[in-house]
Formats: sequence, structure tokens, C-alpha cells
Amino acid sequence: MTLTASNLRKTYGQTRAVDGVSVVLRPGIVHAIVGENGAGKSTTLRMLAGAERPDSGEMTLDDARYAPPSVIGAAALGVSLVYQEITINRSLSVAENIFIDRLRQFTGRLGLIDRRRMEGAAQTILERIGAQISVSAETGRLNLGELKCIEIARALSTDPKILLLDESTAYLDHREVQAVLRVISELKGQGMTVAFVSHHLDEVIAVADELTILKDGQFVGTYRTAEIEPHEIHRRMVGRELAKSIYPPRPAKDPGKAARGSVVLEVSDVAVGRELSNVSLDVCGGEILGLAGLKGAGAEALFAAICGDLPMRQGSMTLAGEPYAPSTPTFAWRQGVAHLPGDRNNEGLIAEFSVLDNLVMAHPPHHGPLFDRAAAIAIARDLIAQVGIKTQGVDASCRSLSGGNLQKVVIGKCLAVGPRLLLLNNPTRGVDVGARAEIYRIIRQKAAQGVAVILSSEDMSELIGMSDRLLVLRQGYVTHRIENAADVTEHDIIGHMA
Ligand SMILES: Nc1ncnc2c1ncn2[C@@H]1O[C@H](COP(=O)(O)OP(=O)(O)OP(=O)(O)O)[C@@H](O)[C@H]1O
Repeated sequence: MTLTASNLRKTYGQTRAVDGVSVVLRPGIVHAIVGENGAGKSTTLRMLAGAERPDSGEMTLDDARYAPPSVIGAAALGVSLVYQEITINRSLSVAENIFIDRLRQFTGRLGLIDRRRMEGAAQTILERIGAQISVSAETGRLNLGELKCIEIARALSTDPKILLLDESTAYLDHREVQAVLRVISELKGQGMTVAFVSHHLDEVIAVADELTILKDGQFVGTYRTAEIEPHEIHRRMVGRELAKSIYPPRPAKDPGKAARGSVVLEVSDVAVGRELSNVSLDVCGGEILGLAGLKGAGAEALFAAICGDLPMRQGSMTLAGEPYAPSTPTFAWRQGVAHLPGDRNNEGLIAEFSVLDNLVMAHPPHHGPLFDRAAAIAIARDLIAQVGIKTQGVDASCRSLSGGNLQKVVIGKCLAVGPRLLLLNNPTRGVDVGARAEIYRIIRQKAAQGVAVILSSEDMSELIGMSDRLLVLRQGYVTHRIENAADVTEHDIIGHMA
């Protein structure tokens, strides 16, 4: 099926989210849509999938007028969307979520759902995308990557002719990304029409035949991937040439100084639930310690213990040499331990609140007992400029921000507390390449100012580019320690992860 969109426009209040975008999605062709945060990519996909109505513009599906009234209406015509944000109902099982709109197809004569048949069908789709998830699992216990796999499975379950994926790989670990890219190539081989949004150009180059670049809501152009150089894609997306490496240089070693600063956090023989066992590590001021591992390998449990979200089952910690056993996240924040969680929507911020409220929430400035709004505005403006948040203003609701800009708000919130320890879980998830370089610069700068940083990431090149030392976690244990991350390759790390 061919989906053609011409001159689409969509405005939200003062914001022209999409302004004159045209795109043609053809069978057997994988089409990437790329652009900076807030460029209009999600809005474009949402219009193609019936989740938003364009203010103007035309769409056709195989030459027939196409104006889907809803996502369900679009799915009935063969167009299926995987949203950027997680939409799983956590009170339902994996299989129920996959078939949420079509449970009736598994209902027998007595009105009972044939669970075995439904779970078998769910299992087949999950295996197809390489996801190792039990179909009867409670979704409340699953991690973000697993939830994303369920959403992709749900989109595939309607047997679509056109599949639209909005940053679906952002939540996946290395193994899952490879599996999803394989599925995309496979679907292409079967003649399916696929469009996807990604901030990772290596993924675009690996699977996309064509790409459309958007900038500030406007159409820049459509190109054949084989005929455009990566630096040219960047230049047209960002409007300037990007530096060769987006990672700032590691600080030069001063031979007169000790190899490492003083220890900020020491973790000794710590165990957390079933997810983490006998882990010992330390991180010094000025240092970035990277944590590599597949989903559920233990990094999230370790962060949860350090930020007071989960109790330790065993072991002890010290912070700046003092015994440290945080009982709540608030206690940890007050000790200068800032945590950027993997799930920005449920743990990182309150979407209904303004950008300002979210930025200063962890450490509100006050004047005596009263909230100091003037100081809060000054802090928020400074952070908006520092991290490059695209917003209508400090009082705009976070609901009006694009995904990457929401991520930048959570980063700003961490910086606002003046941390001595920064726990970063996939800090640049959904952030465009230009802004990523800026965030890396800020992280390096904080380290240079003496902050200790622990970076957990599913992006291997980010881990290698940013870390000074690296630990590899597997099934809750540290399986490998790399003293000099500058000397390591992705291949070396992956070998210790699986
Ligand atoms: N519901 C909304 N209300 C107000 N503004 C919105 C809404 N949805 C999107 N916008 C604005 O429209 C613009 C485009 O947003 P969109 O989500 O399409 O960008 P994007 O290219 O997908 O960005 P990202 O890479 O960060 O996900 C942004 O400026 C965003 O703030």
C-alpha cells in the first residue's frame, strides 16, 4: 500500500508543529523521518495514523482519499502506529495488552476468553521480534524495553500493511534493537510499507531506503539513504556542520596529580531484591563510571538502592566517606544525589505541571518559608538556555513539549540541585544528535567541577564515548571491569553482557 501525504499542517495554539510536510510511503520501502527535537516528526506520524487530524493538507491511501477518524479507523485500513511514549495498561497481562482492541477474536461461545490461544498468538509475535517475555507476565513488573516490545507486537498483531514506528528503538537494549531492525528488514522483504523515526543515524543508515528531513515543522527534503552522506543529513537537520565526534575529549591526565579524585560513593557487597547481587564499586569526584548490560542486568536496581527507591538486602554504602543508607528518594536528593530515571514520564516529571515547576521541583528555592518564584524563574530560564529546551516559556505545560524536550527538562531538574553524585539512566534517550552533543558537554563539565557521575546506557557508543571506567553487569553481577574505557570496543563489551 502507498500512503501519500501532501502539504500537511498542524498548529497547537501558537506552535506550528507541522507546516507544509509532504511524504510518500511506498510498499517494500523503509522510510525514515529525521529531525531535531520538536521538528514535527511525531506530529506527522500521528496524522498519518489517525491520532491527530491535520488542519490542512491531503492524504491518500493507494490513490483513495484517506482521512482516518481515529487510530482504530486507520488500523482497520491497514495503518498501524507504535507511539513514542509507552501506552501499556499495566493492570493487564502481556497477551491482553497485545490484543487489547481485539480480545473478542479469542472469545468462545460462552463469552470466555480462550487464554491459551491468545497467549500462543502473542508468543508467536514476540518471538518474531526477538523479545524474551513471558506472555502471562504481569506488565506492572516489566521494564521499559519489554513494554516497548509489547507495543511493537501489538502493532504487528493487526497484520498491518503500513507500520509507523515512532522512536521505538529508544527503549530497547542492544540485542532488542538488532532484533527490531531485523524485523523491519523482514517486513520490507514481505512488501510492507514501513516508516520510522529515530535519532540514531546508524539505525537509519542500516535499514532505511529513503529518508525525509524535517526542520522546525517544515519539510527539508526526501533523499535516498545511499545517496546522502551522514554529515550532510546532520547539516540539513541542524542547520550547521556537526563536529566529527559528539563526545567531548576526556580530560588530559595531570602526571603530578593522583590518578583519581576522592571517592564520592562507595558501594560494598550490595544486593537488591533478586535483581542485584554482591556488587561492589566506587566512583570519584570528576569521574564518569559507565554501566553496561542488557535489560534487567542490575543497573536499575543499583540506581534504585542509591537513590533510596529500593532497600538493600545486603551490603553497605558510603557517601563522601559517611555511612549512607537512603530511606527515601527525597533523602537522597537532599544529600546531593540526583537521579535521572529511565522512565521520564512516570518517574522523571509531572506532565501536568509547568516546565518551571518540574525544573525546580527537587530543590525549590525559597525566601524564608515561602516559595521564591522570582528565583525559580531565573533558575528555570538559565536551565532552559543551558540544556536547550524548546518551550513556549517557563509556564508552558510539559504536556505541550516534544519527547526529546521532556528529556531535557528531567536533565535540567537534576542539574538544578547542584548534585555531587549524578545517576544517569539513558540520559539522551530521544534527544537529537545536536542536543546530545550539548548534553555530553554539560555532563563532562559537571565532572570537571568535581561531580561523580554514574552513567547507565543502552547506547554503546555513548557509554564508550563518555565513560572513564566501565563495569559490565550480567544477571545482577559485575562480570567485567574496564579500567580505561577509551581503549574498548563495542564488541569487547557485548561479549561480557550476554
Ligand atoms: N499537544 C501539543 N500541544 C502543544 N504543542 C505541541 C503538542 N504536541 C506537539 N507540540 C509541539 O509541536 C512541535 C512538534 O512536536 P513533535 O512532538 O511533533 O516533535 P518531534 O520532532 O517528534 O520531537 P522529538 O524528537 O523531541 O520527539 C513541538 O514544538 C511541540 O512542543
